[in-house]
Amino acid sequence: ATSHLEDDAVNLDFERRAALRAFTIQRGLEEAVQVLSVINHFHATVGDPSREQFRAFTRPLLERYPYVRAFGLQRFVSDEDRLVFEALRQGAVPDFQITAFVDGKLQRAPQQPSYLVVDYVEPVKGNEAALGLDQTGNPIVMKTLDIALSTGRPASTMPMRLAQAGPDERGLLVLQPVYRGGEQPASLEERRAALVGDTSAVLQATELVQKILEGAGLLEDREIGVRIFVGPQADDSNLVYLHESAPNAGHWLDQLLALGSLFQRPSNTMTSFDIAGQTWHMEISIPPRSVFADHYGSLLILLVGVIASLLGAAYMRALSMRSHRVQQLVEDKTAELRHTNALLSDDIKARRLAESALQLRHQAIEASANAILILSAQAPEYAIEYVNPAFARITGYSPSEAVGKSIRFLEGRDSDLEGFETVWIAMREKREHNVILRNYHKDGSELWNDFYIAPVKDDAGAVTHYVAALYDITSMKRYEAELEFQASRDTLTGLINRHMLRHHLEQAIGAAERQKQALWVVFVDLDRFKFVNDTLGHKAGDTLLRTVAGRLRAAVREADTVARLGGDEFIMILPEQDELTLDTRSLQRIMDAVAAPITLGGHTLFMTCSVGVACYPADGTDGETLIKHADIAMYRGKQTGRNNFQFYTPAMNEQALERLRIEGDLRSALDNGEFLLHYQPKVDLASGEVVGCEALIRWQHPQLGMVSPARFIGLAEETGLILPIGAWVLRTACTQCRQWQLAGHEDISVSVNLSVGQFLQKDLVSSIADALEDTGLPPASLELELTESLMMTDVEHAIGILAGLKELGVRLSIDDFGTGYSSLAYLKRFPIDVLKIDRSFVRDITIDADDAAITASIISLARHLKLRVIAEGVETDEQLDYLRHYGCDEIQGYLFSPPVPAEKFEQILKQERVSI
Ligand SMILES: Nc1nc2c(ncn2[C@@H]2O[C@@H]3COP(=O)(O)O[C@H]4[C@@H](O)[C@H](n5cnc6c(=O)[nH]c(N)nc65)O[C@@H]4COP(=O)(O)O[C@H]3[C@H]2O)c(=O)[nH]1
Repeated sequence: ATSHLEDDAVNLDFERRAALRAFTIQRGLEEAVQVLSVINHFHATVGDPSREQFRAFTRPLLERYPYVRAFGLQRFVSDEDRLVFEALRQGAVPDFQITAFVDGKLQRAPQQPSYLVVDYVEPVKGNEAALGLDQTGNPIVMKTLDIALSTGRPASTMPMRLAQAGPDERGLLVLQPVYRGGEQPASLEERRAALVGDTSAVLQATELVQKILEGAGLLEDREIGVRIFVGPQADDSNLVYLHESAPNAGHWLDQLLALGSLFQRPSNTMTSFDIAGQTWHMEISIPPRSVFADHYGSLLILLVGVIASLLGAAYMRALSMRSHRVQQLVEDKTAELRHTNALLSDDIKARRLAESALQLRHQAIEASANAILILSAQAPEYAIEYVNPAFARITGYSPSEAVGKSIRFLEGRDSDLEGFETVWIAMREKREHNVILRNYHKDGSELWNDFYIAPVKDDAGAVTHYVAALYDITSMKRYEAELEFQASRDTLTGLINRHMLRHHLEQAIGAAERQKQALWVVFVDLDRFKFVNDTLGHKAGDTLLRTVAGRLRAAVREADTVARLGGDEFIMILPEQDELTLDTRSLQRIMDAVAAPITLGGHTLFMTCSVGVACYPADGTDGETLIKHADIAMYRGKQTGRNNFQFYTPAMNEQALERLRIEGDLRSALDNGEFLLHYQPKVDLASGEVVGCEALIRWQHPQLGMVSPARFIGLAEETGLILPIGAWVLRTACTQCRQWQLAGHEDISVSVNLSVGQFLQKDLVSSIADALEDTGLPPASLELELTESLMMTDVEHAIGILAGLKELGVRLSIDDFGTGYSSLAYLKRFPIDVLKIDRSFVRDITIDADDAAITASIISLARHLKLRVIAEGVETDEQLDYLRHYGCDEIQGYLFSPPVPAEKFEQILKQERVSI
């Protein structure tokens, strides 16, 4: 603001000085023009004054206005008047002639219609050259005159070279027309008509301005420069005045800083004005001034301001730096605090996590289903410090009862002390350990547990505690024991099984060996058990086995072992005891126990058993051998009529071996064609004729000779070989019988035994049908003998099969009738044709009233059921008589003929009648 004020003041000063000069010059020029007007007016008033008058009038004016070089009077002179005119004027001016200024030289004006001639000029001195000068050749003058004529006012020429001046001088001519009669006409035409000449003022422009300024005392101010141009433009060709300003020295500071130029202010001004129709341009200038010259105040303020600002800035900076430092400090502290806070919060979090983890672990321990104990490593006897709730639940002891005590308080009378000792050793050696212990519940019951113990160390690695986990495995142990029991027991009878028998036997043999005592292995096999099983069903069979098992167990001493091998086979181990030597009475006791009547499903059974005995060490020193030999002895017993006991002898072994060999040979006997059939005749008692025969198999063994079916049929059934053998028998018998029929014995029939295996085979009916068809034997000529027990196994099934066979047209008979448990109700339902009284009844009919009664009953029953009845095994005439007496239809037996080869039988057939 100060600078602006200063600028304004400087500008104002400059403008004032410029305006003063412009005004002064303008006024001076106007005065000059006015003077011309005065002269022009004088001319009009006087009416063409004389040269003297003109001189007298202009002299004081020239003195007063020294910048006017000359006043003149120019008049038009026609060419006609030229000479007169020149002559007249030569009166006053001897050499006067009308001249022209051409190329800077005066010369006599060439002839032309009229001339504008400078008639008077004052002062003459110095302007002589102008006298007589014709201006019509000067277009500037003529043009200016025309302007003056047009405007009716004085008009100025542009600066031009004057005839009376040097070549470098330039002057202005101000013209004012002079009219005839003196008065200025109103219109231009009138003015042109009345124009006779003009008055003029010759102005030396440079001088004029110089003098005007000098007069006003304005040239003393050398600082101001003035340039004046006359003409339409302010260019150098029109320059009429030049006043240079004195150059400024420049402030030292400007020079130093070279800043002055930057602070230059406006230094010139151009003013234009009209003087006598000519434009004057006046340029007032002032040289560039130091900014410092005019701006001390503002510079001072600036300086002070800058210093103050710098100081202020420095202060602010100091403040700001301080505040920045403080802020930095605060930020550092805050960050530090934050970090500390974060650490703290991490710490707190970690602590909380640790606490909650600890809490969780504590809760987990508390909630654990297994007992967990913490024992002190320092306290005597490793006293308990903590037990979880599961401990109380599992052991029955509350925490208060347990804490402070040694874990030994869980031990009982027969705890596994060795196991406990291992725990103690592990704790002494500061290591973990796992053992299964048998402890005791508070209520005295067994507490089996899987016990884990591990040392707990402090930060320094020293063992301070032990943590123990006690898993209750009592129920598992019980289950194991049960499983063990079950695994070792026969599920049906509860006796130990075959697997455990071996174990017991090994132990018994070991004990016997140690004590040098004897040992019996007794093999018990029930007689006809299969029959009971087949006829009364498996349930009844099971009950029978359980009953027998209980009786066997009861029949021997506590120390003896009774095991079931499977089926109806039992093994008993009877070790010799100090006070009691082994004797056969114990065997009899066993047999008697089995023989006691058994009531089963309404039936009273009289079971017997076959017993075989092998002695340790005589018959074997290992369990397997002893059992095998006892089995052989038992088998021998069975062969010798059942219901007896047999001690093993090496000879039995031979027989058993033979049996094994038979079994091997049996497999190839059929292929080798070693079988053959014998036929035993059946005689009709009424007619005394042979009506048929029973086909009985024989085995012609290459080494053993003729082997009885009693020795291999059972074996064939066991091995399944009975099926191909049976099929062979059937076909051979049918073929043979058909041959006899074709040979003339049309009525002869043949009966064939059917084994259980054959009876149960699915295609039995079709295979028999095929055999009949293939051999051509009429079905009615074939009789199938089935055992009673075979049919009673599954009655409904049997009835179905029998019906199928019956449809073929074959005859059916029940063999061995009376030995089993046939129910009369079933008998009625069976589609049978013949009952065959078993040999055992026939044998004793003459000596055993019971057998005789049974036989008589069977005959009566058959009659009642409209069945034929045949008695087998008839050996004596008494037997024959008895049978005949009671009405038996047919007989078969040695009395008439044993089974004989086919050829022999054919011979018998040829006999007309039999002698019975
Ligand atoms: N003591 C005595 N015995 C007499 C008398 N008359 C006949 N025998 C014998 O009594 C048995 C009658 O046959 P079984 O009771 O069906 O008993 C037969 C039968 O069950 C079976 N058997 C024989 N051949 C076959 C067969 O081809 N198939 C089947 N499945 N079993 C057969 O073998 C058993 C024994 O047959 P074998 O040794 O031939 O014995 C025959 C026969 O030789 C006599 O007056 N007194």
